[in-house]
Amino acid sequence: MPAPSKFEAKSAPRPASPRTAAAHLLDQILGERRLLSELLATGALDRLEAPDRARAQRLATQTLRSIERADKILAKHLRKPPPLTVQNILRLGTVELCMGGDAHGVVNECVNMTAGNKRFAKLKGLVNAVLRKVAADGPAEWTILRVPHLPKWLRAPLSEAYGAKTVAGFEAAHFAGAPLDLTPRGDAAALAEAVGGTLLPTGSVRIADAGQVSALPGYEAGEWWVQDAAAAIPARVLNVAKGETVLDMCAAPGGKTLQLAAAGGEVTALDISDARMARVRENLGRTGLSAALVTGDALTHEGQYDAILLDAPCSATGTIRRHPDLPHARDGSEIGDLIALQSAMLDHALGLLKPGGRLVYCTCSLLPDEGECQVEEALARHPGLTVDRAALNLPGIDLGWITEEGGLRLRPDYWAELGGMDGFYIAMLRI
Ligand SMILES: C[S@@+](CC[C@H](N)C(=O)[O-])C[C@H]1O[C@@H](n2cnc3c(N)ncnc32)[C@H](O)[C@@H]1O
Repeated sequence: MPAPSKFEAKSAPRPASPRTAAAHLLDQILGERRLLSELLATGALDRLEAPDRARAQRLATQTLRSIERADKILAKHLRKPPPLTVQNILRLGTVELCMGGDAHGVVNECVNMTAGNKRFAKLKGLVNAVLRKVAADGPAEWTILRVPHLPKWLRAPLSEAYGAKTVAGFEAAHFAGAPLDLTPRGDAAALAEAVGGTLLPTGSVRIADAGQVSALPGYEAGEWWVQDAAAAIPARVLNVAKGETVLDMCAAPGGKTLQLAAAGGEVTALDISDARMARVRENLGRTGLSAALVTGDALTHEGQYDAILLDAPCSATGTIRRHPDLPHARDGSEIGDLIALQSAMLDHALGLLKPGGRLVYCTCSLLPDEGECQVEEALARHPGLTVDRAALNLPGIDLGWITEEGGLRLRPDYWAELGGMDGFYIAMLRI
């Protein structure tokens, strides 16, 4: 047998089941503050078959959305919190039991998972006793518990910006999770019919219960790509004409690059991450669209463009419906640096526009510091810079969503009856 490469990851024990894998994900997210997307990108579930991978991910995300409820129910049956690994097995079991899981199967496997862990095997009796009690009275209690709150680091600034009632609406949207949205390459109504989805007012197609994405019609042919309806709006606002030179300044994984290329732009897609740029390449390959790919730093990139899309790195607090790990894996300490990076990128990007050029600045953040305030401050720093409100006058855009300085504030509680949307901030700037 060849010697293992020194670059291979330390061999992780093969997860025996989706539940074991889900519990392991929870340990890393809650114990090591890792993001689920990072764990998946580094192969955390690669040892499972596709349906088991999907199940493990679903179990972990549903537990993350409901930790507050699970802990409340568990607290009644525990004198003190057990070690994190055992606590996560209990949380996973509690959420499954309270959401209609088969009591016998769930309790048995959680007990076996504990027994199989050398350090904590002695706690298998506790897990058995606690989960049996949860199976008996948890489901009734579950339904009367409040919608889980965001952690303080995020709840406090959001409440200050939007008020407590609106933040409760965000939390309800986060708890409900997100459907799958597709951006069509061609005719949106035809795509909605082909995939059995709903055509949204802004032109995206929504599927309530999608199953395996790559099995949907038109995937192989690249007739659509997965992109939240809110995330599809910035490129529509930029409204690129055929042949215009466009810089997609923070491009990976490339949803907006595909839109700009599909509109006929001469697109340069720039991103600092080689690994993430590989995703842009894959997406272009599947859809047969083209863009020049540049791996590099937006702050030192040179060139002159008719139009720029700056989808700046941010707290991603608008995407919690789809990434319920984020509030648990982050604590807000990185936001100051992100704000400084966003304004430096915006200043540099404005210098790359041809005279009369236009730039869309956007972030998938709910924090005004990463949206409205960035534009207000850019206007103060750059005499002659203007905000183009008329660019926001697009199908499906409610004019009530336009902010004082002329940007568009999208929120997870909007379109509640349709299944919500990601939080985003979008503004079109002209020099
Ligand atoms: C919000 S994501 C972009 C999402 C992308 N526009 C899309 O629609 O798929 C931000 C991206 O900025 C990239 N990034 C971070 N710092 C950068 C820098 N200094 N220069 C260029 N890209 C950077 C990250 O690698 C990340 O891919």
